[in-house]
Amino acid sequence: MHTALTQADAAGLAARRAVPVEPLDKHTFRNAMSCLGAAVNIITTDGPAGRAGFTASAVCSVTDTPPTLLVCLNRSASVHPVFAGNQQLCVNTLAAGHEDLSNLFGGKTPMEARFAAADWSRLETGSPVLAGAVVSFDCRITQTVSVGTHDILFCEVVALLHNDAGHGLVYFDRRYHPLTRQLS
Ligand SMILES: NC(=O)c1ccc[n+]([C@@H]2O[C@H](COP(=O)([O-])OP(=O)(O)OC[C@H]3O[C@@H](n4cnc5c(N)ncnc54)[C@H](O)[C@@H]3O)[C@@H](O)[C@H]2O)c1
Ligand SMILES: Cc1cc2c(cc1C)N(C[C@H](O)[C@H](O)[C@H](O)COP(=O)(O)O)c1[nH]c(=O)[nH]c(=O)c1N2
Repeated sequence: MHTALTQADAAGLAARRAVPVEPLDKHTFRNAMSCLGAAVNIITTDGPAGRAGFTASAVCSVTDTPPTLLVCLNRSASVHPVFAGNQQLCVNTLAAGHEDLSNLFGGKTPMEARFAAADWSRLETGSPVLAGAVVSFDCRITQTVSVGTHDILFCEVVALLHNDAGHGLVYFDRRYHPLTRQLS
């Protein structure tokens, strides 16, 4: 049912919109962002610039034509020059049970130790594909846009690997939460 706004309601809304919004400090922003549950992914690359991987929750679908997703990567991360050099990557969406691996790729651990903790294969680009990931998107980076501290990597998907058996994993309220898949 639609309710018509009275003139007084409309005036009240306009008045509320007119209240100036204080600039948010990053602590307040991060606290608010901690309420947005998100899938956790290990983003990997391999190529002329070397092999690297990091944990990312800032990943989302952009368009299905051409199939494109985006990944936000902090330019101050040690892995940044490797991704910029290779221009290809694999988004490995983590399953329940991958919590320790996520922390390993999200910390200051040397790259060899990160990759030694799991099994990997390859698809088209040669970027490492994580065994047991819920899904892996093998991609070429088609565009990079810098916003603030991060680069937004637009990635066109060239190959996929599904794992229909794995349960999911989300990061919410600064903790990992398993997601149960209904298995038939
Ligand atoms: N987008 C990101 O770069 C991002 C996302 C999640 C976590 N992290 C990093 O992981 C560590 C632990 O994070 P946490 O979630 O436990 O606590 P936190 O308080 O650092 O972050 C809370 C939320 O804020 C957002 N966020 C954090 N750092 C950000 C950044 N530099 N730029 C944009 N958004 C950011 C994310 O959504 C995160 O879940 C921190 O070092 C954090 O910087 C980075
Ligand atoms: C759950 C979770 C989620 C994210 C991260 C961490 C964790 C634990 N990190 C941080 C990122 O993984 C970390 O900075 C990298 O490992 C790079 O670190 P090095 O500079 O290589 O040690 C991260 N960084 C980033 O640039 N974009 C992102 O979306 C995320 N998301």
